[in-house]
Amino acid sequence: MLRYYQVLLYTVIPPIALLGYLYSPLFSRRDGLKIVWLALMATLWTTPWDNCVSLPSVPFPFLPIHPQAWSYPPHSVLFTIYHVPIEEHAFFILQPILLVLLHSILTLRHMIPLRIPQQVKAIKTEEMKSLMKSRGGFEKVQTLRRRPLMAGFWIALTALGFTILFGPTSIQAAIPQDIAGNGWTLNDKTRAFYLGCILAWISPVIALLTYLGARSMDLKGERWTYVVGIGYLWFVDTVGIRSQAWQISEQTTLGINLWKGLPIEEAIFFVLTTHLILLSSSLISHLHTLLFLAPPPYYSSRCPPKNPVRHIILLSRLVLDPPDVDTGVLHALCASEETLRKGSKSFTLAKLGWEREIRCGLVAVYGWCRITDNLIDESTSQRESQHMLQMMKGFLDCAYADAEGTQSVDDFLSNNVPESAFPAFHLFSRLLPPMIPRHAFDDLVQGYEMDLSFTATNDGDGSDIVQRSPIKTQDDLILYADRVAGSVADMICHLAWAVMEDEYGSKPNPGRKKILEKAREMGQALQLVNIARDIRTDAILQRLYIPLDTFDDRQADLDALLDNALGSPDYARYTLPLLRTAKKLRQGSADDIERLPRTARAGTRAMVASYFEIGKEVERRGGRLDVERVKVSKWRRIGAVLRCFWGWSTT
Ligand SMILES: CC(C)=CCC/C(C)=C/C=C/C(C)=C/C=C/C(C)=C/C=C/C=C(C)/C=C/C=C(C)/C=C/C=C(\C)CCC=C(C)C
Repeated sequence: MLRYYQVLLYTVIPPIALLGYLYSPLFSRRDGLKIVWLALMATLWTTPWDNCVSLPSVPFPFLPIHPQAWSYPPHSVLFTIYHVPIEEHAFFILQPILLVLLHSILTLRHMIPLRIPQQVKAIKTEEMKSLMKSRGGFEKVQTLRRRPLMAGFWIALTALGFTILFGPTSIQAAIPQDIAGNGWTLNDKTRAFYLGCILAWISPVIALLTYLGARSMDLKGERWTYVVGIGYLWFVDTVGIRSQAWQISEQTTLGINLWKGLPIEEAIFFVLTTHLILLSSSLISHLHTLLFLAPPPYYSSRCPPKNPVRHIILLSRLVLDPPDVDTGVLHALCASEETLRKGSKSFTLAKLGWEREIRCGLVAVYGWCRITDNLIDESTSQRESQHMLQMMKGFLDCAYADAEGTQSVDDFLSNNVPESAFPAFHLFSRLLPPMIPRHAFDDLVQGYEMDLSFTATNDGDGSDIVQRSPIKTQDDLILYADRVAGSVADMICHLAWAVMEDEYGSKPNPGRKKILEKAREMGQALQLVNIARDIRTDAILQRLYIPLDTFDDRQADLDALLDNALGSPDYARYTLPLLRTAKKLRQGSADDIERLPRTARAGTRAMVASYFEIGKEVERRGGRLDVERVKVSKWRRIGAVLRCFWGWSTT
């Protein structure tokens, strides 16, 4: 025999603690609100009902019958509030916590927590630009469509519940008799009492949520949440009943058991409560995504209010009048995520460590950085590269222009941006300017400019690389690394603040200045690792990022590196000092990751760790570089990410 609190202590608290720990790096204000709201709703909605169904032999209000659906042996409970044990009140709250955590973890990999509408899927990425030109923009789509038919189904179940409770005996007589072969007849009105109570109690709330457009089975992870969540709650209930922590009345149940200790009503009860909680959880996630993708005119920030009451009011307004989403933005977001999945292993792995809304912004940032880098790399002449640089600057002018800007960003996109780069530029223009200040992107473009100096008059003999190279000193190297990678770290910080902290827009903040400095140093460190790994391949392209003034015998070093196809220079002389500097920069800034908003820390730590594995691998090989570019296995990256995810290790 177990007492009620022991059942909770042994079966419900441990999985909550485990899931809570696993999800802790990503647990944000948005999740907190979900739990508070659901715990409140569960208590308000369930307490009166629970008191009624467990009333001991007091006439059931308004009912000709006074059955008791379940009861508690006197030894089992600590104390009751009216008729409901305190442990049961705790259970109302623990069940939503358990399910919300499970839902959050199992749907973590879905960056957009909603079903992508057909109109968005129908767009072809390579035709986005012509589509926008021909239609003068992308159509808007409502992702939170009302579902009156499905709501009607739940209203019908509500009606069935009330009919079972209050209806004429003839309706009950229509149900086949002796279903379970155990001798009861449904003419005995009380046998369906518990089932009727469940349907009448929970179906109206499900009807409301369904009408509002909530859906909770569209994502693969959601379907798993049902299987695992319901299965586990059935197990808890079986433990409770078999150990006599609570008892189900035989007079008020149909007598059908799924297995010993799990009456069919109990099974249905946990299926329906799970469904209700998952509908609410996915609806609230959907609303947060809408706030990020299409903030309504009355609330321009992407960051929900810190005050929970204002947060709830905002979500209520959103659910009553959900904003339409630009189909182009949604499509470009999906396309960018897919491109990055194929192109960047570190990012793909690490992005799971950022809260969902930060992740959407990061996909937009990374997508733009990658595509602009490709535009420069794939240019066939110096002129074309310069043209691309001017195009990027022009784009930034338009995207960040105030109301009096000379050219609209849409005109610019239609007339100047190449077809292949259009989705990333379009996404940028719609999402990033209000969140990330322009200077970080300007820095990146200046980094590209530095890169272009290498190819200014590239005749391949190395003779003029000394004049062309923008990296003559260690300071030049750090400046370059800062522009191409420190700038990205800067963007990530601003994004995290915009999504998590800047409810009223960002204001000058001296504390942030220090964090930005350190973040940029971390970006520089990552770039140095990159440079060390790619010395060989870059030299083939006549690019040399090692400061010229660090060479002992400059001509001999240049010959050795640039002519690497002929021999195998001693790369360790160049890679190891770079990696040492990278490590020093990392050590100096790793602690400052902990000063970012909480839900941006794990992803940042994970990305750094995954990237630094490359540096460790070069070190492990004694600094040597082979013809094959140094690669790190997926499992090794995963190991590094896992060590950093919960902050067990920062290096
Ligand atoms: C098992 C049985 C039955 C018997 C034996 C004894 C026992 C163990 C008992 C137990 C019990 C329990 C656990 C219970 C539970 C319950 C629950 C969980 C309930 C729940 C409920 C919930 C609800 C009502 C919810 C609702 C929700 C809503 C309404 C939502 C909405 C939303 C929206 C509108 C959106 C927006 C947002 C905001 C505003 C925030």
